[in-house]
Amino acid sequence: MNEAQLRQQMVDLARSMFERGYATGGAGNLSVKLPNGQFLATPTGSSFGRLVADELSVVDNTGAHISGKRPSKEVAFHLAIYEKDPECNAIVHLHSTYLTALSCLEGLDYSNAIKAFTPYYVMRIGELPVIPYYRPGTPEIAQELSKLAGKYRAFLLANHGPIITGTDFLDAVDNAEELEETAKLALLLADKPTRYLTDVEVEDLKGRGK
Ligand SMILES: O=C(O)[C@@H](O)C(=O)COP(=O)(O)O
Ligand SMILES: [Zn+2]
Repeated sequence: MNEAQLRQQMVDLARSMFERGYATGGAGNLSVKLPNGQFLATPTGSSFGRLVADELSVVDNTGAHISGKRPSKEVAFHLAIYEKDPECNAIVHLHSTYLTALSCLEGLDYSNAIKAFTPYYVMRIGELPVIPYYRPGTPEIAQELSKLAGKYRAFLLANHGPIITGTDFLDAVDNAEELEETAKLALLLADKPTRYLTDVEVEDLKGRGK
């Protein structure tokens, strides 16, 4: 896709997520890698429901603001992921209800917040590491992500929300929707006896695509 098509895709998919309740107010941010190696991102404070293609922010790999409105205050963590994960070409950050609720629980397993109980979670996401709470926009978030990027497809910011990657923007959005649904199921199952997938079943699913 060329830049104009990526701009329109970001506007269209952001609006779709907003209208279906994955994003509210000015929460969340998106980015996608452009053909010229720069990055398209949502402007800081922007609503997913009201993005304007020509106003989207462009930054280079150092975070320098190239064009458009001032970029998300968290563009640094997007760039930290792109730097370490060559397969990542798009990133979705949300404050979606169930993943944000999960991020606020005491006693989370920070190595993996959701133990696999459905095949699609394994095929699309695999594991969900948790990053300790830091104030949104602080450099520590990017520093922590830099250690994990390339090894995981998604991350959970404690008391904040998820960050989901994709090989393209459609993949990142599909992964985000699958992960939010998995978090909803995990919370529904929280106090019930649950049959988790065995290690053998999980290994059998890995590398089989979606
Ligand atoms: O929680 C926050 O404020 C940020 O993590 C966020 O989601 C929105 O920040 P901007 O992208 O700068 O609007
Ligand atoms: Zn946020």
